[in-house]
Order: sequence, then structure tokens, then C-alpha cells
Amino acid sequence: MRYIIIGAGAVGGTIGGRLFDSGREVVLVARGAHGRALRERGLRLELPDGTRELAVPVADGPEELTPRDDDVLVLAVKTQDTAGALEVWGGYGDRPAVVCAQNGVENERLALRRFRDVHAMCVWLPSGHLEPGVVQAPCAPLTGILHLGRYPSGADATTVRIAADLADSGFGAPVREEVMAWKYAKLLANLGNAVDAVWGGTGGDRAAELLDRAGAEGTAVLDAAGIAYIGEEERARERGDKLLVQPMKGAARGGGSSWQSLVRGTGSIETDYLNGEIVLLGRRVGVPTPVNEALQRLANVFARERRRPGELTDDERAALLGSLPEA
Ligand SMILES: CC(C)(CO)C(=O)C(=O)O
Repeated sequence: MRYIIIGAGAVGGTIGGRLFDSGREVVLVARGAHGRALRERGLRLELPDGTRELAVPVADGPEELTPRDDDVLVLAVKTQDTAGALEVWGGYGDRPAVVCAQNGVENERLALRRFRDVHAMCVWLPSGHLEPGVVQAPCAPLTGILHLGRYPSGADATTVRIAADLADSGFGAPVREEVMAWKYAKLLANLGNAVDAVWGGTGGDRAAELLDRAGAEGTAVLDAAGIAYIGEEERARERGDKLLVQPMKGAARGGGSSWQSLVRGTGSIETDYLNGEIVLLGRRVGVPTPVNEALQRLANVFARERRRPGELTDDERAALLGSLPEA
């Protein structure tokens, strides 16, 4: 199989780099400073057991590639960029398999409009990309856990082959027939990304309250909407001691993916598809979601104004805390 990684940032770069390092054929799709660094110096993949300098082929877009029957398009751009990526790649070849290696639950729906063979990946892969050409993944003994299934459910020979390649490359890669139940569970965990981003990781008890409340709104909404998700106990058991963050020399202080979007100053953030997904579903089923709404609003202001994590004004902090229910 040839893995074409669309969006070679933290998650895409780690998956692509690991697959390449284990002998698989990989093309990284990246533009701008990151794309230039990858072309000039290769991918620098920093792992707990050492750094790999990987000369992975790089492409700007589909015009540089000749479609093949064994192509797998791995979508690893942030959800707000998926529609744009599909505009570019939507006409690529007859029927490549598409894997959505992204947070949120919207990407698979978008991909299925363009491609018939869509697979969903629930990505547990703490990783960082703050510098062009460099990606860090600090976990061991596994680099990440990537649950994989066909969208909307089931699994086929392609799912199993991709999972086997991933398992051989340092990831846990369970095949899940009900993969979206794993992705909805991950969505609940990702409601904390906005807290991490706007509070800057120094929130203490009040940030913990926001986290708890955002999660409680999330489960209330999914329950009311009748959407299945894997419970916290099973999720934790799955990760267990397989995904331990290791001390890494020279590693930048990390935050989640939304935190990193603010640090990179990209001007956009994924929150509309994380907290915003819960807000949308809550409006559909009549469940109020004030904390997720407040987080969504503020995260978008931070991204638009290119603020750093934690640069909250006193008024904004008060408004955010005001969204919490009375104790
Ligand atoms: C929780 C984590 C780090 C794991 O992949 C993540 O999903 C994110 O930062 O968005």
C-alpha cells in the first residue's frame, strides 16, 4: 500500500514517519515552511528511544502523483480544513481508500461524499509539531493507539491490512467494527482541548471544573441524542500502561492540538468541531450546553486574534466561569 498523508503535522507526521521507518511506502503532503523543511532536510521524528531523520517523499498536491490502486489517503488535517483538502483531493484516482485520522466526528461524513471506501480512525496519539520539519511523539511502549474501522461501521480486508501495517510500525491498532463509538468517546475527551488552549494549562481547580462540566454536558447530549460511545472505564483500560508519556530530551512543553494551533498562530482552531459538535447536537435535542458554548466562543476569539494560550482577560475569565452552574 502507498500511504499518502494529507497534513503531515503532529499526528500525520508521526503516522507517516513511523510507517516509512518500518519500510512502508509513504508520501507526505505538506506546504509552506513545513513542506520546504521536509523537502530540504527530511522529517525529523523525535521519539523516546531516539530521533529518526527520515527522507520521506513529499508532495504539494495530487498533481505530483500518479494514482495507484493501492493508494490510501490518510486525512490528517484539522477538521476545519477537511472540506478544503477534499476539494483538492476529491478527484484523485478511482477509488483510493480514505482514512480519517482526525479528531471530531464530521470528517468521515465529508469524505464519504467524495469517496466510497472511507475508514474512521480514533487517534490517541499525544504528539507535537511546533517547528517546521520536526515532529515529536513522546509515548512508549506504544507511540499511540489508533482504533480503526470502516465508516460508518464494520471492517473489511483493507481495514485489516492498514491496521496490520500500523501495528508493525509501533502503534496499537485495534480493528473496531463500531469505530464511531470510539470516536464519540474521544470527542468527549477532546472537549478539554479548548480549556487547555484558553487557560494555558495553569488553570488549577477552576479549569478542572470547566473540564468536568464540559464533559457532563457532552455525555448528557450524546445520551439524549441516543449516540453510542465507549465508557470512560473501557477507554482508560485500553490505554492503560501502553501509552505512557516519557521524558524526552529537548522536548518543547506540550499541550493538546488546540493549544498547539494557538502557539503556532495559525489563525484557526478545531473547537467548532469539538465543543461545537456538542453545542450543535445539544441544540438539536434540546439539551443546554452553556460551558461548551462559552469555550467555543472564546477559543475562536483566541484563534482569530492570534493570542497565545492563557492570554485571558479578567472579564473573559469571569464570563467563562459564569457559564458554570451555581454550586
Ligand atoms: C488527547 C490527544 C493529545 C491525543 O491524541 C488529542 O487528541 C489532541 O491533542 O487533540
